[in-house]
This record gives sequence, C-alpha cells and structure tokens, in this order.
Amino acid sequence: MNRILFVCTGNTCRSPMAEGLMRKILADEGLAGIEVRSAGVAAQDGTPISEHAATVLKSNGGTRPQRSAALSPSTVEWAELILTMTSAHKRYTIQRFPDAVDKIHTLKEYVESDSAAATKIAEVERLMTDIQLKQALAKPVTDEERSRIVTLQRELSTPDIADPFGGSLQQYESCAAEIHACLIKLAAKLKEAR
Ligand SMILES: N[C@@H](Cc1ccc(OP(=O)(O)O)cc1)C(=O)O
Repeated sequence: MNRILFVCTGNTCRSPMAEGLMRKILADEGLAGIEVRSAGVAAQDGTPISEHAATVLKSNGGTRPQRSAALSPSTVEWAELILTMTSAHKRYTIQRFPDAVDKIHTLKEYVESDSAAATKIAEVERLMTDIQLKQALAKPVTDEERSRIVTLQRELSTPDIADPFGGSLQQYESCAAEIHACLIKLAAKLKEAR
C-alpha cells in the first residue's frame, strides 16, 4: 500500500487535513516510500484549503497540501488504497469507479480491527437477546442495558468523520483529532504489513 488517497466532499477541509497529518506521521514513523494524496467528490480543482484546516495543520506540524483537486479517474487509478471520510463518499466513489471497489473503504472501517468490531457486534446481539427474553418474561430492562446498546450501535454504525465546513477552529481541531487517531492506527497497520 504505497499510494494512499483520502477522499472527502470539497477537498478543502477533511481530506487535506488527513493528507497533511499523514505525511507527518509517515515521516515520524520512518515509513518511507508511501505517497499520499487527497481529492473531493464534489471538489473543484484549485480551491485553496480552508483557513482553519491550514491553521490546524500548521499547529500539528503537518505539511500543507496543494489546492483542492476533484476526484478523477487518473487519481483513482494511481491509488492503491482509497480511504473516504464518510460512507456516502465511499458509495459515491464505488458507483463512479466500480472497478476500484476492492481498494475503497471508509477511513474508520479500514483502521478498525475486525476483531474489535466483531466483539461489539457480539455484545449488541447478546444484549438484544437478553432484552427480548426479559420482555417475553415481563421482566424490567435496565436503562444501563438500553444505553449500552445505543452506544454500541452508534459506534458500529457511524463510520463517518463529520464535515467541519464553515465551523469554528475548535470544530476543525476536534475533526483533526478524530482523523489523527485513525491515522495513527493506519500507520501501525501499514508498518505491520511491511
Ligand atoms: N459546501 C461547499 C462545498 C464543500 C463541502 C464540504 C467541504 O468540506 P470537506 O473538504 O471536508 O469535504 C468543503 C467544501 C460549497 O458549497 O462550496
């Protein structure tokens, strides 16, 4: 996986932050020879990166990417791994480039180890069964059980990194932190595969 493409909507906020942060992480981790790019499914070529995204990258030591780029057939072909910020980006990219399906993932689902997700799914199923049984026996279901299911389902069904577009610097910082946490896992995965 030596050519990674991050994809978002406008390629001015999330995917450029992912690109810049990833370059820094790769350098810090000594992962040489991995190229990173970004693009947007609804981007125009040449729009400058958002001011807050640039500020966040600067304060994180991330390199500032070039201007925005629209997702193009040549970039998709170039990439060995395409990581999208949301499942909608993933669906769109697969629809447009069906031949690339095997290399398109949401960033979150790609870095989430299968066993961690599997453990969560098993817990949801066990809790659901317990609750159904309790309901059948007219026994009370605790608030704790209900809220645990909601938490697990939220974790499992939200493979999206929300758009900070138009938000405050703080929103960009928290978005960058969310992306950064995923990228640290991505770097570990890339290291392991070497
Ligand atoms: N809403 C913007 C497009 C846009 C959307 C999202 C966005 O954020 P990101 O770069 O993270 O997809 C940036 C730009 C417009 O109408 O021009």
